[in-house]
Formats: sequence, C-alpha cells, structure tokens
Amino acid sequence: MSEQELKALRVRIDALDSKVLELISERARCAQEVARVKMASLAEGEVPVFYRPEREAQVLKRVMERNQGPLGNEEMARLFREIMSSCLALEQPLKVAYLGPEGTFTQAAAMKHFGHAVISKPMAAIDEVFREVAAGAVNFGVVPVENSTEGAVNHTLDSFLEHDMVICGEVELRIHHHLLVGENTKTDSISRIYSHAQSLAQCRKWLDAHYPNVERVAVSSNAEAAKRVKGEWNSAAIAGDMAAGLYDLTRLAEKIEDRPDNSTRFLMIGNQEVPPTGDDKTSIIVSMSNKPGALHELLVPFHDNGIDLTRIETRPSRSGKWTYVFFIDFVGHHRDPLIKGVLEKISQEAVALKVLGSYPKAVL
Ligand SMILES: O=C(O)C(=O)C[C@]1(C(=O)O)C=C[C@@H](O)C=C1
Repeated sequence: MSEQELKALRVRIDALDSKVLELISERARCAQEVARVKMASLAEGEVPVFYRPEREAQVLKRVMERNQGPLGNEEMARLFREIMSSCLALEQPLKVAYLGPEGTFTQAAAMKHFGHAVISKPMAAIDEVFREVAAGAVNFGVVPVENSTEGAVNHTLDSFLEHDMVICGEVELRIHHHLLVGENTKTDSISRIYSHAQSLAQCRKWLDAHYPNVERVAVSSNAEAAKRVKGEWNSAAIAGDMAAGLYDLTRLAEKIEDRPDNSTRFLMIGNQEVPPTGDDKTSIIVSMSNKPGALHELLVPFHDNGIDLTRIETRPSRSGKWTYVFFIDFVGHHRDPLIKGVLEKISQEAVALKVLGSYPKAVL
C-alpha cells in the first residue's frame, strides 16, 4: 500500500470518527432527556428507576440482529454495552458490589454485564455482597452461582436462603486459567501453587500432569493468589487475565483449565423487579414436604406445560435435619400467564415457594 493510499484512508477514518463522536454525544444527550422524563413522571414519594435491564437487553439484541459485520456480533454488542453504560452514568452512576478483591472473574463478569462506567466495590465474601445490597449501600451485587466443571457455588445458594434479594440479571463468562509467577520466581523451584479451591479443582488434571508433587494451597480468591505470589520467590498462582494484568505477573502456562469450555455463570442481585422482555428466565426456591414423590410432584407442572428447566439444585434446608430446598431455573417470566399457572400449582403442593426473580437471558 502506498503512503498516499494510507493517508487517504486515515482522512476517511478521521471523518467517520467525527461522525461517530457526534452521534454518541447525541445519544448521551437523549439519555439525559430520558432521565428528565423519568424524574418528571414520578408519583409522590416514588423513587426513580434509571437502570432498566429489560431495555438494555433489547438494545443489545437489536444491535446484534442488525449488525452486518465485519465486526462480530459480540464485539459490536460489547461496544454498545460500554456506550450504554456511560449514558446510564449520566443519568445515575450505578454502585455495584462484587466478590473481590480486584481482578477476580466476578469483577470481569460485573464489567461484562454493567460496562465500565459503574462505581465498583470489591467485597471479601459472597455473604458480604448480599449484605451490602440489603443495606442499600450499593444498587446491585454480582456473585458466582455455578461453574460448568465444578457445579454449584453453595455459598451463593445458601445466601439466598438468608436474604430477600431479587435476581435481575445473569452473565456467563468463559473462564481461562493461567499459571502465573512474579518476576523474582525461579521457575524450576516452585514449591507451592495458590488459587481458589474451585480454580484448583478446574485445573486438577493439568496440575497432576505438570506439578504432581507441588503443594496446592487454597486461598479466598484467585486474585488473592495472584497478589500473594507477586512478592514470593518460589510460588505460583492460578488466576485469569485480569489478575495477571493487575499484578503484572508472567504467564508460565496459559489456558490450563481441564475443560476447554470451562464457564461460570454469575447473577446480578438487587431489589428491582425486571419486566418481561419475551426472552427471560426465572429462578425460584421451593421446599417440599418430606414424602415419597415430592420431587415428582414439583416437576410435573413444568413438564405438563412444556416449560424448559435450565437448572435444578438441592441444598439442605435451614429448618430441619435431612430436609431440602430446591433451586430451580426455567425459561419464562413469572408474569407470563403460563408461568403464573405453573407457580400457583406448585405452591399448592409446596411447603414454601419463593420467586427469586425473572430476568432477561444473558445477551453477551
Ligand atoms: O431507556 C432508558 O430507560 C434509558 O435510561 C436509556 C438507556 C440507554 O442508554 O439506552 C440507559 C440506561 C438504561 O439502563 C437503559 C437504556
């Protein structure tokens, strides 16, 4: 390519950038207008709701449907995710608590869902995220709920039994783990590998093959593991991209998870009900009486109405030894007439039924 051609193309890019800039600013002014309208139409004592997950899901879906390349759908939606995040921050900067410290996959999930224009607050434990939301110190919390290799995150499920929370969104994150060391580490003398217990489990086979005799030490998060090895001489950490970058660690090996499709699902918790979008999921907790056929009775209404169950999990109940509660996720919104009917049927048989929330299926 000649210098001339390159120059001409850059002139075109500059002109396009000016147009993009103008359009983004116009969109941001529109969002400010939306905020004004929302404020003006409030009833006495009503609190304005600026963040609208159902609308955001529609915007991102529309972008993906209309996109004709060359950028991929996900890439394009990510760009719009950030534009919308900044527009919302003009209306109201959201405060989001997540399972920290900085650099965790939960932080990455929070950014994927809300974009980067939020005020984020790392918490030391899952229960603290719940408490922070319950106390009204933040608008939303982000917690991991299940991993495709290791299964349920029990701390999260148990926290739902203790707190009244509304689930208002979900996000799935592909989890890639790397073996990381600090600049002073002698790679042939690694005697300890730190990570979160779930991450150590997700890399078990790789560790057995490459570091069979090295001590594996479980710590509170993989970001914490990364932080520790920064100053140590003979230890390594298993953590993801964010933690590697944050603590400036070297990657001795990349993508060491045993299953290439290793993914974690995260939930956004708050106290805002989300209206239907037409492509939603619902999460409920049910406890049934301890009698033969109870689980069957619980599942029949779903089957009879052709409702797609996406997950069922069992946890010991807090109310008695050898009694259990079921966490169930299914496709549909609790305001859909069909789903309403199913929930009514279940509540006739159940000891207790709680709808944790209906929310748009993850778009990104
Ligand atoms: O449509 C709204 O209610 C808006 O506030 C605008 C907007 C946007 O930028 O598109 C911003 C924040 C909301 O979460 C959803 C959408």
